[in-house]
Amino acid sequence: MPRLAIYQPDIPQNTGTMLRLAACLGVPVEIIEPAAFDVSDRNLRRSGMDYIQHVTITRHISWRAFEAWRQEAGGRLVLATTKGAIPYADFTYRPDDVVLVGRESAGVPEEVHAAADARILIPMQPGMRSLNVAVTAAMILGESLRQTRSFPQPDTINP
Ligand SMILES: C[S@@+](CC[C@H](N)C(=O)[O-])C[C@H]1O[C@@H](n2cnc3c(N)ncnc32)[C@H](O)[C@@H]1O
Repeated sequence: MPRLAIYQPDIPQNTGTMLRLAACLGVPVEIIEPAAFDVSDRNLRRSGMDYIQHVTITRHISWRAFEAWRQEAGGRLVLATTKGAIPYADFTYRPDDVVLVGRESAGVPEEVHAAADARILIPMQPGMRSLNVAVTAAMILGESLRQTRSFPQPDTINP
């Protein structure tokens, strides 16, 4: 099952949308801190994110801590970036990939860009800056789950 990693999130509503997406699809989430708001389980619950009890969230206190975890866990780091070279639907996903999305305000720094095993792009019309980060996550997770046949099974949901 591919994972979603969120780099230093700025906007609680976007994180909430991505956590709900992950809960519905059964995708584990890695949150790379610092975030611009309190990403503790308690605070997310208090802000009405009742879906979070259905998603496995791991918080990493820094980029370095996340990278240490990834060395242990394995899996490629697949960065979603407007500076990507590979259109996301042309990329071949693996079940243990970690799909990383950047900050709403500034994407990711060069160090993170350089650490990625692949940099993928959702092609846009000329002159368009970027998509919303939660929309990006939805499109890429959709394609990666489709390719790896990791969507929840309809037979199990509606037997
Ligand atoms: C609002 S964008 C960040 C914009 C930021 N000013 C920048 O220059 O990167 C937030 C995140 O959404 C993802 N994203 C947005 N549009 C994308 C696209 N067309 N292709 C791939 N990723 C995209 C990237 O992960 C990006 O870091």
